[in-house]
Amino acid sequence: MDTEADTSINPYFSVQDLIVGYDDTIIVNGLSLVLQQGEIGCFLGYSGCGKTTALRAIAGLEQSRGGNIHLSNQCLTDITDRKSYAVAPAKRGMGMVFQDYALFGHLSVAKNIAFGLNKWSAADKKARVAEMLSLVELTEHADKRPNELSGGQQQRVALARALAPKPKLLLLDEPFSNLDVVLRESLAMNVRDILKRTNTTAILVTHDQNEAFALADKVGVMQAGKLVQWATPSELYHEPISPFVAEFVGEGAMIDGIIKEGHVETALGNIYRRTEVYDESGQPQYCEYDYPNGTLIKVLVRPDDIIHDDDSKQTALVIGRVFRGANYLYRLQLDDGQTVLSLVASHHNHGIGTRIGILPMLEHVVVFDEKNINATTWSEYDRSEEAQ
Ligand SMILES: Nc1ncnc2c1ncn2[C@@H]1O[C@H](COP(=O)(O)OP(=O)(O)OP(=O)(O)O)[C@@H](O)[C@H]1O
Repeated sequence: MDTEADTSINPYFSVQDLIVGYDDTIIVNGLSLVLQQGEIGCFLGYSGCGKTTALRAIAGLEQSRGGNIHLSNQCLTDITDRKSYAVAPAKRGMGMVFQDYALFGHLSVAKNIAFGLNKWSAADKKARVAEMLSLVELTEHADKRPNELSGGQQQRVALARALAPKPKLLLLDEPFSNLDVVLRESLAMNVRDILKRTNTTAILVTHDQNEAFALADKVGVMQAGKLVQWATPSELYHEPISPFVAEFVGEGAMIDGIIKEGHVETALGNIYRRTEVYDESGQPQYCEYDYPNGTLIKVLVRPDDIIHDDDSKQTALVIGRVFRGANYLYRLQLDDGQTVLSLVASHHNHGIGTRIGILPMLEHVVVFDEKNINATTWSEYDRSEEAQ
């Protein structure tokens, strides 16, 4: 087996073309990803898209039908037409944290954390439990039973228990979904901090985009058993590769456009394809979109692309709004009936039915051709230059 891989070439963790199914149905269909040591990845997608199945296959709890998985220079799964190799789940060096915490109710917090340390000496075990209790800030709760703790505290015990044996990879399956929304985001940030401090490589499964963005370095949007894009949260938000990713990640609207002489005409104005090349005076340079005249285009407009400006001649009708504390999210109707969203500081209080001035910032928008549904992102031109 491939146990002598070169770490300078091979990533710490890799999954290639993973296929998993139940009976006649393929659930995970050619999933590939890499993580470097200490990176946190995430599978994000609608219910039933195969996130948990993928995670369970990585843990070895589901049999794979194809593909390979490597972790820390060890081959864990390698399935082809000619061979079938799989390391048993308990020998994979992985820890798991589940939605329902799965703590032992009859054991104290400290004993729960010590559970996976059977082979450690008594002194090492005691020291490791104390270290884990301190890491998750539960030292004063060491002797309590899980049912004497809050949901967030119980999940921190589950995390400490999973981290105690120093797993090579930590798998987290919807770990916050039993907690209320406010606690979820703060615990997600807290967990990220703990994983970073311990340089733990981890994969999280969630359907909650805020959770994915708060915790992960790389997020994979899953659709029908495939990872359609594996990228940083910022890349997913600003440079989604398809309308599905664009609509799944973050808020926004798709408006119609048409190609005219290399630029896109829309109800918000013309969009020129910007490059990351600047002239001597610091002005950005532009190039043409690679579509023939008349190509129908969809343009992704995020709420932060539409700036409210009382002095602007361009106006839109307020047809809805949601109070978000610091901001209002306005739903605005353009003159041709299309709608866009705009985030506006909440001291600008405009009622439904009024018109407000808008300034579209279309420098960095992503455009999709309607037929092939391929994205052209604002920085793509520059990337292709680099690749040459
Ligand atoms: N043991 C099983 N036997 C047969 N089908 C299964 C089994 N487990 C899951 N499935 C099916 O596989 C598909 C993917 O399930 P999976 O749990 O991986 O999705 P998910 O993306 O994690 O969804 P959720 O967010 O709802 O947990 C679903 O259609 C589900 O019904």
